[in-house]
Amino acid sequence: MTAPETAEHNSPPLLSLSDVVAGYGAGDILKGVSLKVRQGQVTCLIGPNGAGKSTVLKCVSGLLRPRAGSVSFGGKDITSASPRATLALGLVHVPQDRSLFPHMTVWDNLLMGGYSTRDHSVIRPRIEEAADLFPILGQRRHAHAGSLSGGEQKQVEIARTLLLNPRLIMLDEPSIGLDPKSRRLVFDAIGTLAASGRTVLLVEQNARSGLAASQVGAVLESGMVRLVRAASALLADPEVARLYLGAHAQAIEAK
Ligand SMILES: Nc1ncnc2c1ncn2[C@@H]1O[C@H](COP(=O)(O)OP(=O)(O)OP(=O)(O)O)[C@@H](O)[C@H]1O
Repeated sequence: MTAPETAEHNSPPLLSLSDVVAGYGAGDILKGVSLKVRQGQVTCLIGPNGAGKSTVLKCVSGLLRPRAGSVSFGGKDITSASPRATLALGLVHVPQDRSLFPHMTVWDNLLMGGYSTRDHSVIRPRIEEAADLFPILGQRRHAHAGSLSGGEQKQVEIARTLLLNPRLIMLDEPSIGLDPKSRRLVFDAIGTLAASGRTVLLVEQNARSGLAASQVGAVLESGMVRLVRAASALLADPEVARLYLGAHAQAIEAK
């Protein structure tokens, strides 16, 4: 497993990182990350704690500027683009921390998702699409977001991205800190996005569940993407299981 292996796909990548180097202080966290995310697929980035998975997402959304290398999205160079510019291109980043307004209702939180959209005529069909795909929006419409379980809140956060009609949804560890029931809600929501043809870049510590919800898996280690393969192939690979999906991880996920 020394050289990166590449999953074979015909479609051109929607997102492409080439030799991205990035960090926060003196040292580099990403030491030449290359990764392609294809249209209509869920790609899951796994790797040990502190490998830099969240840092990859920050480099894509413009929260952190790469020191070297390039990022392109839909054929456009976004290496130095601001978060506002990447958002305008349809790139939505759902951070690890909860981002709903807890004292607002679920429905008002949903509407906030369309706040930056200038053309108001497109909002209604997007609300209808989100409510069709995520029944929780209707069922808990009047509830304060803060009264929902962690998994339900993540579902609303994920559903809310649809108000921006995103071309790429990046989810940073959406299942972190959640109980098994809530985790299932989160992976159901990712399944819903996948079934509706959305393109997702998912970062997950629950590697088995993340890969099971994805078509493509990528392993980030020591600042580089070491392996890219069909997610099912990664799940079936005994060496990958030993290194990245070990008994410890399995025990945590089974809880
Ligand atoms: N804002 C920051 N300032 C300084 N160092 C940071 C900052 N954010 C992250 N780091 C460091 O960069 C490294 C990579 O962090 P990152 O969050 O990208 O890893 P990760 O693979 O997502 O880890 P985890 O799975 O634990 O969330 C870590 O050592 C972390 O402490």
